[in-house]
Amino acid sequence: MRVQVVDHPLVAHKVSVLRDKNTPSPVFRQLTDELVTLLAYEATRDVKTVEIQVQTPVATTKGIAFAKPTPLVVPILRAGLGMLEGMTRLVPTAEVGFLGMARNEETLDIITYAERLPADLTGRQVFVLDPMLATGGTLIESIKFLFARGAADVTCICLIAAPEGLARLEEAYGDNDKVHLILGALDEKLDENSYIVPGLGDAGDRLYGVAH
Ligand SMILES: O=P(O)(O)OC[C@H]1O[C@H](OP(=O)(O)OP(=O)(O)O)[C@H](O)[C@@H]1O
Ligand SMILES: O=c1cc[nH]c(=O)[nH]1
Ligand SMILES: [Mg+2]
Repeated sequence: MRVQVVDHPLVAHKVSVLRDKNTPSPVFRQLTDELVTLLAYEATRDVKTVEIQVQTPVATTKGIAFAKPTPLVVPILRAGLGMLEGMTRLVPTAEVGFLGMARNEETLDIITYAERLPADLTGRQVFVLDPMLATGGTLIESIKFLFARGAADVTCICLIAAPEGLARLEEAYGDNDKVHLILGALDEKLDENSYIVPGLGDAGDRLYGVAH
């Protein structure tokens, strides 16, 4: 498993503003969108491409296009939805599948309440979007799901991760070179409610308000 914490002042600045409890939802959504585009730059470094010929007004030259089958982007509902547009803006030919997962805040069990994905993901590069990697339960469940459908590789983009969740992913996928994690920040720890410290609170609530 390849893990990259993107070390860049533009990322660190946007994460700082997201963390601020006084940042209102509209600004939070805007910053989430901007952050994804910065992290996607690293996440798509190994996206499969093919060489094409491009006719400029002056000459013919070599260019690239995304290879087929086209990448699949999978936001994990609800909070991952806030990252979708930023990602598809950069990879406009990507297809989008959806996984709805929620953490039971008492047991920390993961409930998969929605799934809308192609039945066969053989050979597909998949990009999973979820702002928070806390205990790692949600991400492990998603990756398992995608490999069971035949995904070629899975790259997860998260804004903030906890060391405890990262350790669980290392345990599950440390030897797997088809799993990549791109993180905006690696925080200190989880608190007694398995929230990331210092974190930013509940990403879904901050994006969309309390709806459950
Ligand atoms: O690493 P874990 O311990 O599994 O926690 C992380 C998950 O928790 C949050 O979702 P949540 O369950 O709050 O659902 P929501 O997006 O609907 O708010 C977050 O967006 C992740 O999906
Ligand atoms: O800190 C956390 C942990 C889980 N889910 C969140 O949205 N935030
Ligand atoms: Mg939530």
